[in-house]
Amino acid sequence: MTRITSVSLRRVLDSRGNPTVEADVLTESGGFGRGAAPSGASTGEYEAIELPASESIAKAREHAVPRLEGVYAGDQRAVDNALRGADGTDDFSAIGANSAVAISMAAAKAAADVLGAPLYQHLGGAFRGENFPIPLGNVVGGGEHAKEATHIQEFLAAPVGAPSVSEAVFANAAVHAAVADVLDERGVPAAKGDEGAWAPPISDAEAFEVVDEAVDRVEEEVGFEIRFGLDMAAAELFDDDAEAYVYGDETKSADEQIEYVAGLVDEYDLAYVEDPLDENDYEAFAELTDRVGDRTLICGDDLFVTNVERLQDGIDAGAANSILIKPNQIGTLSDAFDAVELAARNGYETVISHRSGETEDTTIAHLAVATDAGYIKTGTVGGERTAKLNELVRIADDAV
Ligand SMILES: C=C(OP(=O)(O)O)C(=O)O
Ligand SMILES: [Mg+2]
Repeated sequence: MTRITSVSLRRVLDSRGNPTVEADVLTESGGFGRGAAPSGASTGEYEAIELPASESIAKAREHAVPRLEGVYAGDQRAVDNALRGADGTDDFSAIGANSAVAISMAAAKAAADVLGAPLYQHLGGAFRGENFPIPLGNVVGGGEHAKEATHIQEFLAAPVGAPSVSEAVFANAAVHAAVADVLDERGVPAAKGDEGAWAPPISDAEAFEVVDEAVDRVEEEVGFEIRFGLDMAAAELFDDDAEAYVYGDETKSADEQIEYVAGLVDEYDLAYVEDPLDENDYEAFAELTDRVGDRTLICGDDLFVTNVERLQDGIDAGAANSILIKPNQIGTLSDAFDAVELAARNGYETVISHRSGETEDTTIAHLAVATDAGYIKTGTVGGERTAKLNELVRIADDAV
């Protein structure tokens, strides 16, 4: 029933206005699925390779599509093995991880369509759909997502005490609005960055004050605990030649960076710190995790790139206590699932994530529910971000 009869690929716009790959998968009984690849800006050195959309589409049409016809969409591993076989490299550099992930997600949706089940249930089983991830909402940002703003890439609201996913989603939107008020009161103008977060021209120190104040105001209003966290995207701050983290005119050694982050965790009671250190420094990650991992999540994004081998190295070293899962970093849903399972077996929390360049695709909302992830990072406002947040609200309302 779920045998694939056709795979079509096209170029569509992503949220930055760049071309990305969209895939449609059809099955012999009329099942239909559509998936679109997101795209990063602060990409990790060890991510699977994204090719220019046109090139990726041409290569996938030539090498992958013929292999996929006849494969059962309901057998996700068979689909993803066919993609790996068609590519023949470790990093999808032959057909592009963008076509691979778009097809992998489209096939899953086509299978769910045939089965008449929501995607999260097809991927996660009959008992999923009761637990929901806490959404991490980007409210202030800079780094590679907005020039002339903060050095730290993302300040993330974390509504850890929300009684429901819907209340959590609305709390993050309220923090985003409260940040605008606080900035306005301080006379700071702010545009938005790639993910819809405010991108004010202020120091990191002032951004901490602004977010702290905005979170306090909303916490008082909603009556449940809201904390906040960071994506420091420190690999982007790290200068290999200087062997130091560069914050404008200031630099910090690895030891100073560890000290700085540990201090921030305590001062602001941070719930979450992603990529606080360079992607090649497992040792420093381990040291920081040892110091503050009992009271906050230290998450590896560029460090692990959703890759089981890199995650295993991290587990062996005691580096981080959580992993960011971005399916396009590794190329297929099966690979992303493997990373989630390895993390879960070793007590690492999982955080399913969007990219800074996104589309209306909602797969990651389903993936988070299907894998029982503790957190999802998918922005706060903006259509490509609310697409995922609203899908979570619909899943909770049994309306998908
Ligand atoms: C979402 C992120 O940004 P990008 O997609 O640019 O890697 C991130 O670094 O976590
Ligand atoms: Mg990151």
